[in-house]
Amino acid sequence: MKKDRVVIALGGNALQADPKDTTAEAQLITAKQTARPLVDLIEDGHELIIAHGNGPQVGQIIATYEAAAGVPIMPFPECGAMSQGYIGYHLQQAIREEMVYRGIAKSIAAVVTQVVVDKNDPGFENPTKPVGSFFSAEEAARLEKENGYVMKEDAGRGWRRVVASPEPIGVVEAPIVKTLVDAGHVVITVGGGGVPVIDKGNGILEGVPAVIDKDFASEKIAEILDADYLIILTAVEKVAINFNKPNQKDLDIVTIKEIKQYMNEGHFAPGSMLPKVKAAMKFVESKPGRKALITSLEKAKEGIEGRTGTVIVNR
Ligand SMILES: Nc1ncnc2c1ncn2[C@@H]1O[C@H](COP(=O)(O)OP(=O)(O)O)[C@@H](O)[C@H]1O
Ligand SMILES: NC(=O)OP(=O)(O)O
Repeated sequence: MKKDRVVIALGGNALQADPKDTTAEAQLITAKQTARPLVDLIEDGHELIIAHGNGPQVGQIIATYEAAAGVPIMPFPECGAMSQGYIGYHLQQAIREEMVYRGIAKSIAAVVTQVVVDKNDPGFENPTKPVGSFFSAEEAARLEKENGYVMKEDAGRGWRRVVASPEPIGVVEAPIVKTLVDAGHVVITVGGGGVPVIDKGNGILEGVPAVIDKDFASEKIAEILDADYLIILTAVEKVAINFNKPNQKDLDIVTIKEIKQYMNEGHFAPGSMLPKVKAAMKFVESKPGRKALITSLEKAKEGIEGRTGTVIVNR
């Protein structure tokens, strides 16, 4: 069996399986369940690079600082770095534990990763990335008025704060990640899409207030590392057209041409499914032979075995 280099992107919402239970304990349980299909891949000899989202978590960190009296506000990039540490720690612990159970002698580490963005990216002018909890329309209106937030409805699940989400251009720590992967270690990187930084022109980096989409950052690191397979794990088993409507149709295997048409018809919600579809398409189109799969955390094993999920093929 061919041993693939696989980049797995875990959804920030999917890691908080129950939106009403945003505790660390609940997330660690989900991380431990998620670890099993990931370690199956490691056991089968594949090289694994794990990326993850941070939408709910970074929103939670920011909200905590905003609510705390007498504590200075923590800037956005620092909150992003905190979310990388928090989620990376859970994944390190969960995956290591599963490897210990199975007698796999591999090391795993989360690399605090900075991702370069363009300071003139139009994303800074038009916030699209949902972060934090879900609110009712009335609560959203109050938060817009009192906190100056921009709030948007998120894929039929409620209202969320949205922030700037520029496109990733480069991954600063990519050479270190490559060295670790080449040496046989399991690496967690571009957490929360990476901490967004701009290059001030002389190689000096500066954090900027934004949240990069982890699907785009995962695609970027997958290309840099010359991965074979991009797997995006989220809360739904399959990508659908007419999502949440009586005529919803789940997609199994779709060609680039078909999915482009569905995308142009507006079937994929911006800020949720659209970036996943775009990232999968970009990766598959970037080099012949590359594969992409979108499925749920729970169905990861079946999806990887080709028994479920939405597979995007370059035909
Ligand atoms: N066309 C679609 N097909 C399937 N799910 C969709 C579609 N459009 C929007 N969604 C929503 O997108 C969600 C995944 O996006 P999101 O929650 O942002 O992902 P993540 O798990 O990366 O945090 C799904 O759980 C679903 O509610
Ligand atoms: N940063 C990011 O894309 O997070 P989610 O996966 O939570 O949307």
